Amino acid sequence: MINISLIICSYFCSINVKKMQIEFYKYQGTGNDFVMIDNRTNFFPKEDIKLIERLCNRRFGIGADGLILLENDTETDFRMVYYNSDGNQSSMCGNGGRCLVAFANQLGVIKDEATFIATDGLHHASVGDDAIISLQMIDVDEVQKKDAYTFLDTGSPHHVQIVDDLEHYNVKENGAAIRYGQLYGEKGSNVNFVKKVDDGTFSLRTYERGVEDETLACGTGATAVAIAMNAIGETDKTSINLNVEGGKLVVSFDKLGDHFTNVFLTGPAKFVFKGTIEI
Ligand SMILES: N[C@@H](CCC[C@H](N)C(=O)O)C(=O)O
Repeated sequence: MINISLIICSYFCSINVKKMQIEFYKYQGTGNDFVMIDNRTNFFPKEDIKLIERLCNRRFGIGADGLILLENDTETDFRMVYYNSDGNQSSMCGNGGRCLVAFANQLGVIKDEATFIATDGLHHASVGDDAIISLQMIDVDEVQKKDAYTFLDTGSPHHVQIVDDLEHYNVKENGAAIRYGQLYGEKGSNVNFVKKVDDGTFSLRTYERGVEDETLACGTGATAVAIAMNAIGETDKTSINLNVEGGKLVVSFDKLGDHFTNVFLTGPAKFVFKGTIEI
């Protein structure tokens, strides 16, 4: 009898031990939304893809396009570790980077200026008035110009294509066809559909790899569109306004031939709410 109660007790105790409270912060940058977790103590189970997917799930979890860990780094203010909402770690996220800078500012890790390391290298950023964050993106040294589209890597891979009737365009269906098509193989690409508004302004809608749907904004996508439009001669401006579904972004750069340096992505990054979730 004693043995049986011991077994039952240890069974339930072990279930209780597995439960864990995670404090999270929710941020959004032009509607591209992220779960932020302060992982400076390294407590987060990073290998648990299913957990990350569940935290990002809009019905069973907190809901977000991605999850970002803020971690310690020995040479910069912090390290950015980015996961898409499918739970997989991925390449650079521009809006996520801007939101992470706002999060670091809220935590007191930085004060209005930041240097941090991400998967694509070193980034500098500054916090302005009204939650506007300006983030330096990687230099772009190669722009593949094809008849129907442009491809470039702005920290993440981006297909950029001008389309008619962007407002009614089926981004999910056409984006998925390109993302999973022969062009980009298993790795895939994010896909941006673009409309020129005027010489200094473009509208875009993005299908995001790893979210596998249209998102309200994509920072590396907006950066790719601005550079691509300049590279193919749609504009000669080097500071370009981008209308995305969730708001407005500005991308500026210096240009030498097809080399783009001092690339900055600027726009709002806002705290939405914080909470605790039991996993
Ligand atoms: N939303 C991001 C892009 C995130 C990465 C992308 N989904 C990928 O896996 O390539 C952004 O703001 O740049």
